[in-house]
Amino acid sequence: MAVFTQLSYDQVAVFIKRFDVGKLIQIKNVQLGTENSTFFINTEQQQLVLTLFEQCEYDELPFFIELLDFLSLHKLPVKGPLYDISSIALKRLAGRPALLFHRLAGIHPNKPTSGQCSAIGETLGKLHFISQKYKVARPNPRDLLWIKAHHYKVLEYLRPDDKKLMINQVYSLEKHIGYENNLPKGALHGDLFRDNTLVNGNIICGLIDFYNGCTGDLLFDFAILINDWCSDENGNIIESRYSNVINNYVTYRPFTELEKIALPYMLRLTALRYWISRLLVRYVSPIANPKDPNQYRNILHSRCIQGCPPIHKN
Ligand SMILES: Nc1ncnc2c1ncn2[C@@H]1O[C@H](COP(=O)(O)OP(=O)(O)OP(=O)(O)O)[C@@H](O)[C@H]1O
Ligand SMILES: N[C@@H](CCO)C(=O)O
Repeated sequence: MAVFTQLSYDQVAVFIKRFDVGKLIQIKNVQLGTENSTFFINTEQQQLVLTLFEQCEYDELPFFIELLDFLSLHKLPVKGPLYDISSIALKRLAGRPALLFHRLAGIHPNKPTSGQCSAIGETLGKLHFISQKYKVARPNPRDLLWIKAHHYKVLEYLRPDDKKLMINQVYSLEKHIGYENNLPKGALHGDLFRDNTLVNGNIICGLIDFYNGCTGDLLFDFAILINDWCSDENGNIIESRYSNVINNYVTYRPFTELEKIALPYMLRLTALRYWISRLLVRYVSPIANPKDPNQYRNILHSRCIQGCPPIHKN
């Protein structure tokens, strides 16, 4: 379920009147997603997606809209929202901030093929090459500072061995990544999971859901992608997927020497970030649909035991 706020036909019909999209035909609640309310909207002329923001406040959204428009302008597979007849994109509907998008083609690559791994590596490499020029800043809201501040809230829900793993990793990451570093920076997607990607064969049709977007370490974004796209059911890295992603990524944005050293730690940091955020949703503030926290506990455990495979290209 990913509709937290229900909408009537009339509410949507009035809302889209200010957009040049034709008359409303049908509204369908979207089941996927965990944080926002999403609707597929068909009009006489177009297939659209309406997003009501359940967790972001109105003032936070201009950063995401500008980032989407910037990436779209630079020919990344990203589409900004529709603007109404007064050139306004960001609206309110049912008391929530709301945006309207074109519905993109494609499906989520649940079991990505080698071609799809190559394509997403290439796409993120290009995105990070461009995003280093992005001027507006939004500090990463889920960085090591956030981890340090929030891990205390979930420790009581963990088994003793998991508690030890979490505490040890926070200390280790403070030592190896730290709160300030010289890793390359730019704008990030911040949540580039397979379910935020639409593909058609080996073509990336769209990257969606930029609402964790921010500026910070590019390697943070890369590590999120590797952990989601390239892990098996036990959390271990699937080496063929990993090498396809990385080889194509570094073609467009080669790693610095510091990034090569930091990658195994960044894989742990981002695994810890999702372990904690999922535990918070499950036990502390259930404001979204929970996903399995243990999936990220397993990924973290595996990265601690196995590290990550070497980088052959660059
Ligand atoms: N522009 C789009 N074109 C096609 N499908 C879309 C589009 N935007 C959203 N969707 C579909 O709606 C689903 C939910 O959207 P979205 O990812 O924005 O929700 P969310 O609640 O923010 O998700 P998450 O759990 O990743 O935070 C997506 O997984 C996708 O299937
Ligand atoms: N991608 C997140 C949910 C949305 O932030 C997760 O898998 O926990």
